[in-house]
Amino acid sequence: MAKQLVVGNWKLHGSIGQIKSVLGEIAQAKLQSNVGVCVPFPYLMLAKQLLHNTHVQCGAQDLSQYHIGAYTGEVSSGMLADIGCEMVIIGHSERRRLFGETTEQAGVKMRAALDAGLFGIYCVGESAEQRREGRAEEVVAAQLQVLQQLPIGLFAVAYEPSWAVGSGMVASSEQISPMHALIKSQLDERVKVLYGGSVKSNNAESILAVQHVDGVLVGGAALSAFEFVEICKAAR
Ligand SMILES: O=C[C@H](O)COP(=O)(O)O
Repeated sequence: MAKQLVVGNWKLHGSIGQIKSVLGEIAQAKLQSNVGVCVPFPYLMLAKQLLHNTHVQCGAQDLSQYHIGAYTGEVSSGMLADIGCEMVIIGHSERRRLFGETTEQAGVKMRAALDAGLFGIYCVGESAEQRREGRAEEVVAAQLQVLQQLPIGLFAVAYEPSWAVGSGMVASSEQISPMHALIKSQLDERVKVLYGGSVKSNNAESILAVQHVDGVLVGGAALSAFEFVEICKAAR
C-alpha cells in the first residue's frame, strides 16, 4: 500500500455527467488507500455513491467556520461528516487570494473540520512576488501558526506556491524539499506534507521522489481519470 497521499481538487469544475464518467473510471481502477477526490458540494453524495466499495475517499474544498445558525450559503463540517465526506481542503490559495480568506479564518475552519472527524488538508504557499523578495519561508511559517495546537495525524499540509498553481510551472526539487522540511520542523516530523502546483502524470514520479514529499494535491489533472490514475500509480 502506498504511504504517499494523492488528493484531487476539482475546483469549480464538473457536472453530473462528468463526475459519473471520471469517478466511474477511477472506481474501476482499484486504487489502494491514500487517495481522495474533492469535488464541488452538490456532487459529494454522487461521488460517495460512485466510490462506494473502493478505497478512494471523498472530500470538500472548503467549509464554514461556523457550526450552525443564521449563516446563509454556508456548509458546516457537521453536514459534510453527516453525508459521509471524509476530508476537506482548507485555506487554498484561491480562497485566500480571490475571496479574502485569512489565516485566522482558515485556522478556525481547521478546528471545525477536526471536531467533526474530517481529515483536514491545510494549504500554505507564497506568491511569486514573495518568493522574489526572499520571503517564502517567512510567509509559510506565518500561515502554519494556526496549526500549532492541532493533533498531529488528523491533518496534512499542502505546500502550493501560488505561482505554480495552474501555470504549468512546477517548483523545483531545490524549492520543494527545504520548504517541506521547514513545515515538518515547525509542526512535527510526522505531519504529511503534500506538494501542489501543476502536477501531471508526466512529472508525478519525479515530484513524489523528492525528499520530504508525502504526496500531491492535484488540480487540473484530477479532471482526467487517465491522468489521475497514473499519478496515483506513481505514489510510493
Ligand atoms: O489544489 C490544487 C492546486 O491548486 C494545483 O492545481 P493545478 O494542479 O491545476 O496546478
